[in-house]
Amino acid sequence: MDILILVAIIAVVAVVAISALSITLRRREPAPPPSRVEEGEEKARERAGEPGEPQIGDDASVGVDEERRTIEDVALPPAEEAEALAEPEAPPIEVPEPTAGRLVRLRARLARSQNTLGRGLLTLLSRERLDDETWDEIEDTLLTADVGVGPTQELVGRLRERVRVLGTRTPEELRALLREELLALVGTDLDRAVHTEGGVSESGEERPAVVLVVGVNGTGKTTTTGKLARVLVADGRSVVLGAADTFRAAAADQLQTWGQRVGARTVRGPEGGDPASVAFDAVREGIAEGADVVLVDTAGRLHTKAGLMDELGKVKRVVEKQGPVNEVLLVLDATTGQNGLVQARVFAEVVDVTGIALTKLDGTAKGGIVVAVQRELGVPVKLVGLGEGPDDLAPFDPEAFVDALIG
Ligand SMILES: Nc1nc2c(ncn2[C@@H]2O[C@H](COP(=O)(O)OP(=O)(O)OP(=O)(O)O)[C@@H](O)[C@H]2O)c(=O)[nH]1
Repeated sequence: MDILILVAIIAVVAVVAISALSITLRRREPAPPPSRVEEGEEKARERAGEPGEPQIGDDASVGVDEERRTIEDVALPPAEEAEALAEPEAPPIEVPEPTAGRLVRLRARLARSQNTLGRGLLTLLSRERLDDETWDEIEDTLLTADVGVGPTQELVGRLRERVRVLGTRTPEELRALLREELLALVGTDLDRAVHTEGGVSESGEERPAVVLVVGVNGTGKTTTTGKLARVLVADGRSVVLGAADTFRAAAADQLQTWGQRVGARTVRGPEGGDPASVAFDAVREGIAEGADVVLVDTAGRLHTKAGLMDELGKVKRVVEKQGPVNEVLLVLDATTGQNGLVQARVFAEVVDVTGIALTKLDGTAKGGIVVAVQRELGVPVKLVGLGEGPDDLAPFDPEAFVDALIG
């Protein structure tokens, strides 16, 4: 019996010891991760405003017991304001280079491409004996540079005569002689100003000057219109551009980009639309804005002369309903040589060309085209393009041009 009581006591003590040990061990074990349900309960408590652990994205400046705003509570800006905010920033307006002395600045570029003409002539003239063969070579050099047959014969005739009369001929004398004769051929007394002075209408309203830019596509017409806008803006004039070349949508985009760069508005119409109506709208816009000059870029498809005549004639007539056209600038590509002269003739028959813008003179040794085209049309070269840069358009200056020719 005593033994039984002893065994029972030992058993009770063992049970108590084991359960005490297991409680101690359980206390040391880490707490199991909360179940999804428990997590949800925690967030619900937070949303209900109960204090909890700080969360990512919480605003430290907002007290935990302050009322939280939901997306519905946040007032959105009005639609126009939101649109304005979303609009990309307008590109900064550029300040074009001043036009004064541009041809002098670009002289090196012109001289580089015209070397063959000037150097060739001077080398030939400096020969020991100026015989018929040498004079023929001088003639060939001038013809190769696109001076044209008539002006070449004139120049050679005069040079021959003066060299004969002069007798002695030092390199300086020959250079001066050639310069004088080339200058006479290019012409120093022609009106080379691009007419951009507006006027006053019969009703006493100020009206802008209107310049039509015409020429075959690819000659640099749009580029020249854009560059001319920069020249005018550089001189403190306000400009409206008319993208009447509706034949090619990219031409209007191109013109608009030129305009945006100097803060000039571009009036454009639908692709394939009526060029005359765009030109009319551009002039109307120019009058309304009180602009100084409206430059109208036209299309120059040469499918048929009659078609071109219809289109350009209509553009001019329609524009003239609001006032005179002050200048019709024909853009010619100097690198196309005689082909350019044929184009020039066609355009001159269609509209009264009043000035020529000769482009790409930087890329050709055929500067003689200046002489040929003036002779052909009886119209002065007023502007020359000397590169693809935005300010590579210069007012034509005969002296700087001839100096560049003979180096
Ligand atoms: N090197 C050089 N390139 C020029 C000059 N003028 C224009 N160009 C380039 O000639 C190309 C044709 O110019 P555009 O102005 O597009 O010719 P476009 O006559 O208006 O032709 P469309 O837009 O098709 O009507 C462009 O790559 C111009 O950068 C210049 O004086 N020198």
